[in-house]
Amino acid sequence: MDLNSSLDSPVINDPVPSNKSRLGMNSNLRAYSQQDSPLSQVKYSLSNSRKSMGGLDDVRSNGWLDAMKASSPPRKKLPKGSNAQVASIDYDIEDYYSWMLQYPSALDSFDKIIELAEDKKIAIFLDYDGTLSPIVDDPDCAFMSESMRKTVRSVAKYFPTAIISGRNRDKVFDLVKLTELYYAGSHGMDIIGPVSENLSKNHPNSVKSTDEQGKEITLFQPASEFLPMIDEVFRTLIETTKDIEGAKVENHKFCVSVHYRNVEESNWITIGQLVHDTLKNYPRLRSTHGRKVLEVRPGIDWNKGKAVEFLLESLGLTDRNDVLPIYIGDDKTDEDAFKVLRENNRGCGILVSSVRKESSAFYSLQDPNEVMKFLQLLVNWKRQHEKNQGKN
Ligand SMILES: O=P(O)(O)OC[C@H]1O[C@H](O[C@H]2O[C@H](CO)[C@@H](O)[C@H](O)[C@H]2O)[C@H](O)[C@@H](O)[C@@H]1O
Repeated sequence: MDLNSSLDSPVINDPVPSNKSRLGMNSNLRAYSQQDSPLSQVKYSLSNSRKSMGGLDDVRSNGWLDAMKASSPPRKKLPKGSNAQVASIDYDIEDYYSWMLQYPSALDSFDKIIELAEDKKIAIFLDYDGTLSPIVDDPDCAFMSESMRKTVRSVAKYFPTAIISGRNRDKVFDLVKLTELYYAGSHGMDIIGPVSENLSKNHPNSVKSTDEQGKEITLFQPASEFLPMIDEVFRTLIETTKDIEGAKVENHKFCVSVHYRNVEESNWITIGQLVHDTLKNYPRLRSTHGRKVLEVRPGIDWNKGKAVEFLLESLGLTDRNDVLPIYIGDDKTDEDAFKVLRENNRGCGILVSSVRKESSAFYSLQDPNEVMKFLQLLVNWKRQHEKNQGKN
């Protein structure tokens, strides 16, 4: 959700005229220079930020605070035997089931999904946090289980598979540890995908390279010129939030995450205001909401939906009606990918949620456990399908 503009539109158009980036690539982004650096002007501290806020009214009146409160339901363990790992404290089962009429379970609807996939090539796109790993208090401890890893490995054996995460690409690779996948970090602003000749025509900033295994890959970083700016914002926010107990700032290379999951609720408004005030000095950046996290990112027209399109193109799977892309994600930022797949019924979006949420996805799954079950069904179906084809 874009906090600076419409709540539903996370994309803002960069008002800055066209230019060439530092890498000599075409870009709609003005090259960032240290002269632009507002760091010297940003001398925040918790106390002067409070003073300058005129009573923290910005964040309250522009809807940030409400959005921060709504960004992730409180968690509690469900009784033993329940399928869901986490749920809202106000878990209203009736309300949840009525919501599921609109977003049916992808497990219950598996046969329907497979019908759609008949004679089509499936491509799988997976978010990481809250989809492959459960949401936990410490982002450094968001590990995926061995059984999930094994499942994702089998998925990648049968279908082209990519992880698209808000995290830094290297961090998400360290957590997933599977070389058979493609990875997009920083909400799709840092992609490693397959090599494709057509890509360089449509995306001049894609670069051919080799990975650590010596495999040829395409590297695409549409916001590379923002690196110094993002690093500066990271350092600023580390400094300004240092006195807020529980606040955590992560550098995800092309974006910065400011976590408030472990911060007293009375201090959320201060966190929101500090991010808001920092952004005032960086008009070319924007912010989005995740689950108890505020994210600062380049204000370019690029998101997880565009990353899906880019990867489909690099896989040679674009503009074809014999392809079924499936995207599974739990967060607001995954909505961009759901929207892309919903357009002209191009594919199938599956929202991971155990509470009512408005979404552009078609189906739902409650939690990472159900995600794993769904992926296993898909693998088993494919194995069986191949066996049957071998017999004929
Ligand atoms: O796109 P994703 O892969 O879903 O990444 C989105 C954010 O995920 C992480 O934060 C979230 O998960 C944490 C661990 O469970 C949790 O503590 C936090 O409250 C969640 O917001 C990651 O740390 C963020 O930087 C990502 O942007």
